[in-house]
Amino acid sequence: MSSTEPLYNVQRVDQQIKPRQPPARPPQIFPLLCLHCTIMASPPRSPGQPNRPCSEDGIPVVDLAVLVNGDARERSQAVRHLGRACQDWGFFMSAMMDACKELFGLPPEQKAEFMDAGPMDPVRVGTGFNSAVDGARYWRDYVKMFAHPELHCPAKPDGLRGVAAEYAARTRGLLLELTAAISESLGLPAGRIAERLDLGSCFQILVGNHYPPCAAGPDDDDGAVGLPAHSDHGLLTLLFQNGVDGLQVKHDGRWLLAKPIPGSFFVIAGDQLEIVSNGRYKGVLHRALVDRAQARMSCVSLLGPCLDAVVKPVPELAVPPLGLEFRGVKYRDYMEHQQSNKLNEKGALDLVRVQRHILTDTLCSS
Ligand SMILES: O=C(O)CCC(=O)C(=O)O
Ligand SMILES: [Fe+2]
Repeated sequence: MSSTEPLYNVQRVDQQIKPRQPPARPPQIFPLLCLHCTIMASPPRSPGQPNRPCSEDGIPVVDLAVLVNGDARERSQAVRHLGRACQDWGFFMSAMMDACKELFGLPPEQKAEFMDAGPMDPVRVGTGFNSAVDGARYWRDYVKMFAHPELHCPAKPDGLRGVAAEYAARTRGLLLELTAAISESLGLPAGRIAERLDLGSCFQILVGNHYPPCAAGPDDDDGAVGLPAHSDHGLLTLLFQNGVDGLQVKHDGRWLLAKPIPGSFFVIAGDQLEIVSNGRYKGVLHRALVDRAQARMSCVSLLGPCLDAVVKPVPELAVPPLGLEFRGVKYRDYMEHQQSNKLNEKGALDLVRVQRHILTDTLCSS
């Protein structure tokens, strides 16, 4: 199979369905928290103290609180700092995407050992979401690599391991900084979420996604979808795209386009953030559409709790009359459940919601 003919199990969808019609209205740009790469949460500052653009070691610092709550002048200053901060990340982002692209173009025999892997195997190459349960329904090739505590990676292409190691380390640092900032934004000490989820032994996974062009898309009846609506199983996800539209986010009941911005990451809140924040922050429902003419690619770096951590809401956030919104669940069990079943929006999270009382012995431990 050549690089222009990647492996995917839905090749025939475009021959079965009508050509795609132009969308009825122009897509909306979704103002999701979109962070240029080297965003760092600054240490807490006292009122009146100016926003500091650099930490002592020279790493550019952007105060999330200013981005979210600052006045127009403060926000535009923070955005300028973000722009400066992102410069050398661009290199690692495109190197990561290029390495994934090369992997998708390898002959099947060089990927065969990873193609029968199960959801909890450390390296997995496949099509759709989980072709064992979803059939040939989704127009997507993917590679998933467990990246922390240990990096697992196919031996080919040659450069992949080095790029993935660097990329994983950098994005992990950023994700941990974001977690500290989010903890503070909840009124908690910066380290509270990390402590609760044992992030000293955090889990991290890298995913490369490739969506070949498809003649018929979601605007058609039965059109192809890259990845259906879901929230991510982890705590936080960083995602960047190759410039082809396709990522959509559900907001106020409507699907909004998360327009790719060169050199930028989208930050997507995952299910474990919803649990640990006791529902204050919601796991974001998102999906990937395909393009009729161009191949779309995305690279994902997902941070999760320690696999053996039992994730429960931080008690300080479970105040009456609300109380606890979620039962405790071991992250490993949650992830395995979500990855082994058909993607069903936020169905996995619903299983651990206290109100629903749909609890399984295997999934929940209080
Ligand atoms: O390709 C995209 O934009 C979305 C990918 C995604 O949601 C995922 O890998 O979990
Ligand atoms: Fe996702």
